[in-house]
Amino acid sequence: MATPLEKIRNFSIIAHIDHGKSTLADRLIQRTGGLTDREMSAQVLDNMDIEKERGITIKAQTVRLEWKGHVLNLMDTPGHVDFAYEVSRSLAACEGALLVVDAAQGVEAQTLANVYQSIEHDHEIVPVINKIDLPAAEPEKVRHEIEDIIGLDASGAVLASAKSGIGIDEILDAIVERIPAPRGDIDAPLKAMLIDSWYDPYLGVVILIRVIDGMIRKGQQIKFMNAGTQHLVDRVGCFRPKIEQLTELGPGEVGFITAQIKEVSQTAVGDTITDVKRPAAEALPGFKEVQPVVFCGLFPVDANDFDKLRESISKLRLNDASFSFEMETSAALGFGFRCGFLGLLHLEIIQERLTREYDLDLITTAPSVVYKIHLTHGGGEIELHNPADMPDPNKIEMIEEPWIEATIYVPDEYLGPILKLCQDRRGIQKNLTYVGGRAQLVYELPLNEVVFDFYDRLKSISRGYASFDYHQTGYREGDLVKMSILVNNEPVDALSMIVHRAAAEARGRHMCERLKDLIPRHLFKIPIQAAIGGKVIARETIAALRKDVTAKCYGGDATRKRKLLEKQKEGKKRMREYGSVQIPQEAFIAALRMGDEG
Ligand SMILES: Nc1nc2c(ncn2[C@@H]2O[C@H](COP(=O)(O)OP(=O)(O)OP(=O)(O)O)[C@@H](O)[C@H]2O)c(=O)[nH]1
Repeated sequence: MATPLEKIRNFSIIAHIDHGKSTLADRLIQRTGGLTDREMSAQVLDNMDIEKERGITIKAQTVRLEWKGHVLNLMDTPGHVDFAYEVSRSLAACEGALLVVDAAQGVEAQTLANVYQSIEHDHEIVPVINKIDLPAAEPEKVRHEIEDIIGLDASGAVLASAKSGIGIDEILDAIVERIPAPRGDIDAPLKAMLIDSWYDPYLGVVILIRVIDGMIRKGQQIKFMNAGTQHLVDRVGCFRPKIEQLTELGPGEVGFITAQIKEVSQTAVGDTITDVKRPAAEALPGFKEVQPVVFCGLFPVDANDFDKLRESISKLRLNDASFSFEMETSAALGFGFRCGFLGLLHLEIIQERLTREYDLDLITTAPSVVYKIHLTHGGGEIELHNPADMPDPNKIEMIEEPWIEATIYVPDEYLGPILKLCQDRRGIQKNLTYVGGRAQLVYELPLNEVVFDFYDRLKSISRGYASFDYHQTGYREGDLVKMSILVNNEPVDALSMIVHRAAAEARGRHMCERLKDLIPRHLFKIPIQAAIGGKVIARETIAALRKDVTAKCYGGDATRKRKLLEKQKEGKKRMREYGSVQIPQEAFIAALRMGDEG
């Protein structure tokens, strides 16, 4: 039996990272009887190891709670800018949201971005001021911040401590009383939104849906309107958070289906599911295909691990359709894969999972964004994902690069260095406003200046206080060049990168200096150069290790000494000719990290 509309409440929790979203979610589950104390001991919603360790939520999950005769569907949303589209779909499946703000930290940029999204979805927002147990908590100040900065009435904000269990019943009551019931037509053709999907080894691909109109049942023939594919529903159910099978889901309900689907790539978030025999007239609005924005090469340190890497990447991809990969070969690194990610955090997560879960030693090449290259003589436009594939400069008419609009939120005292950072990264200031001792900065920045280490720099400059959120705004022409790094006169393609001409020299110098420290001395002299085309823009030399062969000659026989030295010189020459430089693996990663620049 489907739940009557007026008994359903669908809500999400919006919060800045670390403000307590997962803790609160667990507490709500515990209070409504979903789990025993023992089961509670592990945080339930963040179910991947890495999520737990980093304390961030990656995949959206949903839990059905029962409270005073109502069914409350809690949608957990990812907490990082890289996963903004998933957040937007989860929000589209709700009528309201809990806005969790840390009573000691106050409102942060991420909170703002998500709140505005939530407001755009016409959500009823219930502010929750969390962590009131902390000695540094200032609930009244935070209440004013919510009103001043976000413009929400916070007089009814619930004061809570997810950790100590304060305010939990009030939050549940507020959800029932203040968040509206969903609307929908049970007699209309089926229309359901695909919110999320993941691969389960026993069930196959599990699809999380929100039914808008009509009913979905086991045995029903369904169609994905954007993908154009058809499937047979073989299970319908919900999570409490343990899996529970149901016979059907009706309008306003949130739950899962399985339909013997093998790969998540067939189930795009935001797609509309309808009935094959009686289809809906049109798909739901807002569907967007997510595209990777950051690319890099992943190579096994040990060439024998290539097959293992291929297998592991394929397995990860089963569960994450937003990441892409194709084979790549590099003169320096051998066989590997060119991979695409939603952002740097996404890249780090995949890299870490490969290292940890699959026990692989990897080399990551310089992350790159996607450039649009316009070729001369009507050669058309190509998309460049890999600096190694850059066409000859005289075949290039112009290059366009992606730009973003970033919102940075920072306490006053760190504003100066942050303005400088943005300026150094070719940023264009759009807005600067002050609210209660904090600055809200809006900057336009080229994405390629952000992907390296912008976020890390921002955090270190502001001692962790700055927060950052961005979205892509489009492509603009840029004076960009490919900078190659030559070690012992051989280009190391894994280290080549596309940079703005004005920044090339500084970056090249920095890279050479770093490599000089990172590459151990050899028996011969090693030049390290940064070059644009044939022009060297920076150079360092690693001095040769001089094995003192004459030390063995005790006597003062000068001729013998000279002979030996000459022999040694010859040996060196041969080495320079045949031998190649051993670059330690750490050097690749360390050289790419621009961290302690400037
Ligand atoms: N003192 C105190 N600490 C809390 C409270 N709620 C959460 N915390 C702690 O704050 C930290 C972050 O909490 P999480 O629930 O993981 O934060 P989150 O918002 O889910 O973080 P993301 O998953 O990254 O979005 C954890 O160390 C929690 O134990 C609270 O009410 N009081």
